[in-house]
Amino acid sequence: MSVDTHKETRQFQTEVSQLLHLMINALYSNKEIFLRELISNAADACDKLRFEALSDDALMEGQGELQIQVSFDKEARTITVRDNGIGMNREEVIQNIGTIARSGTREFISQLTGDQKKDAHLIGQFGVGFYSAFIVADRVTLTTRRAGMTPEHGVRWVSDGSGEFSVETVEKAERGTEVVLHLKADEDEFLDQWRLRHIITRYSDHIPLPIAMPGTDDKGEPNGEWDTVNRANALWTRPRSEITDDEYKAFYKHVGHDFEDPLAWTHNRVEGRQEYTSLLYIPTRAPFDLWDRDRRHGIKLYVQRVFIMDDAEHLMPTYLRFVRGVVDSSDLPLNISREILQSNKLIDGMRAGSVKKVLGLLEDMAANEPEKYQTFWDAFGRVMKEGPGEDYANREQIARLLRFASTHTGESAQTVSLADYVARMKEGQQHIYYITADSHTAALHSPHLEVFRKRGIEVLLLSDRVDEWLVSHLHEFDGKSLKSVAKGELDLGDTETEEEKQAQQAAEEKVKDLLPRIKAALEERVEDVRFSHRLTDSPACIVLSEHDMALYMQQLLKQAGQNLPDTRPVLEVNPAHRLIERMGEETDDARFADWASLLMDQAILAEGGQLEDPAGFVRRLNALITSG
Ligand SMILES: Nc1ncnc2c1ncn2[C@@H]1O[C@H](COP(=O)(O)OP(=O)(O)OP(=O)(O)O)[C@@H](O)[C@H]1O
Repeated sequence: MSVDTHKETRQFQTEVSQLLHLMINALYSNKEIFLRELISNAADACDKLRFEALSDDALMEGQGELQIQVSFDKEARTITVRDNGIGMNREEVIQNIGTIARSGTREFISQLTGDQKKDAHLIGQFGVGFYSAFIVADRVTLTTRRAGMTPEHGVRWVSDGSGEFSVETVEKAERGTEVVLHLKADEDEFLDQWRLRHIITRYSDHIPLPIAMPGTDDKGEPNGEWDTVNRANALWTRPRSEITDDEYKAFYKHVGHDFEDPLAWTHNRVEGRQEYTSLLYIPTRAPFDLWDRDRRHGIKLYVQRVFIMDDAEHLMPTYLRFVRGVVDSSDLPLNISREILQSNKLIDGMRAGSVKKVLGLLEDMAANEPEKYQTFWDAFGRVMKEGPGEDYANREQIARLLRFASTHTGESAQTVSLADYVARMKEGQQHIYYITADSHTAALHSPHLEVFRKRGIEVLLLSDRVDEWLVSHLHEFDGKSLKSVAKGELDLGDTETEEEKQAQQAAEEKVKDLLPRIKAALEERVEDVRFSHRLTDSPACIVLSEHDMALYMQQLLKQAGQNLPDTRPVLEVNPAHRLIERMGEETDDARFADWASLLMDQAILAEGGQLEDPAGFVRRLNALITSG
């Protein structure tokens, strides 16, 4: 078979060029991480080979010992990282190195500012990977051959990182990948045995494969052998007591493709009916693509220390998709496929166990390190809110972990737990009250809260998109039902005093003829018009029935093209309000109809809804203002 050896020069995808430029700038003060990133890729490549070789032994090409080698050449001013892992063919090189396929990349780049500090954080979230080589190198040569292909199918990729790369087909005797960094003029510090060793032990000690450097004799001369520099055993197989925090953190950066330290971790060996080890991490920050449904999940599955797959989504439910780490099973067969994973009792058991561990870790953090928990909640709270809907079995435990904004603080920060709320409930109060709105301000200023303010009853302010979904699945906590203040009849339990009841009755008596008139004027726009017990300052508000979706959500779904049945709300009016009293005095039917329309429209606006006839609203408003 003839081999296409031609050399071609290609442009980097625009995003790669931009990212490279900004990354080199942002990470300059932390440049030694390039080695960690290249070793991390080499280790992944070896893992993949070991897995593929399970079903095709020939891929090992008779050379089974997987190893990563790091060497340098003072004269040529190069550093070389070599692995005998899976390697890449020509197409894969072009696909993987030179393009960034992850969706959301463009948006991500637009957030980068050019400010070193800020960008370093952001780029950390993105995962710097192979391109970090260009922090210290002005030319990178990658030569690779995919396991199982013949030597003439090697590929060489060369780039100076400025916008172009070349690819050609070359001869490569050994399978795997060799990356040669031609160092920039002022990076000679890395051409040093001890410096490189130090970086490897600092960042890559936990890599479960040997990372070797050329050995030296007593005089420091090369002795032709390779010395293993790292511990080279899988971190998660070691007893907890023997692992330092720094080791845990370093390992996280490898499995989590993250740049920052994790927030917390839990490491467990499970024995008994099922045997497995899990090491699970909570990141400190949300990755840039947390909301991308197709994004990679973070759990790597191993079977008896052999890597089986990345992105084992069956091991973690979607609402915990931010968790990173490894699960290593002793019971699963090595030849497990994705299909088997989908309906496997062992997998289900490991998943249930891992979820418990993560929830337990979060519960401990919430109890003992509330500030840290707040950091977690601010990053991942909105994802956790998917929990009660997705994970019925654990919904009570998840409910304890939820945090909300509330009228107790009035702030938008979500700091109030349901337990805090229950502890502050008024005497006679039977429900946990909440309001949903499309922004915190809209929730905080909703007319529905007026009576609650007056009575000093706390209301949870829910303004995340996911909140409507959350409350449709979470109906109670600690024996108290959750109740929207904007839906259904108002039930304030026994918190209304006799005096208040009498005052309300008196006000209603004064304008009692008004209800049928307003209802007639609004015709089919309303289900009913009734007097309100909720309002003190506003003249009217919209009340939906228990099962209706909030107006702003209805709007959102309609905009997204969904066909929703028209719901007719109830209009509640405040009998004690001056505007209502004035309406009672209005004798002109046309003007009364305008008043009624205005009342309805402003109630819809206050609810975050949109008017069907905004111009009509403005016209009527102006007419009434100018009529004195
Ligand atoms: N030594 C290697 N052997 C085989 N394939 C490699 C090697 N290095 C990189 N690759 C391929 O190139 C891809 C891109 O690598 P890169 O380091 O940029 O990103 P990544 O490892 O996928 O993720 P991250 O950016 O989070 O590190 C890898 O996913 C892998 O497919």
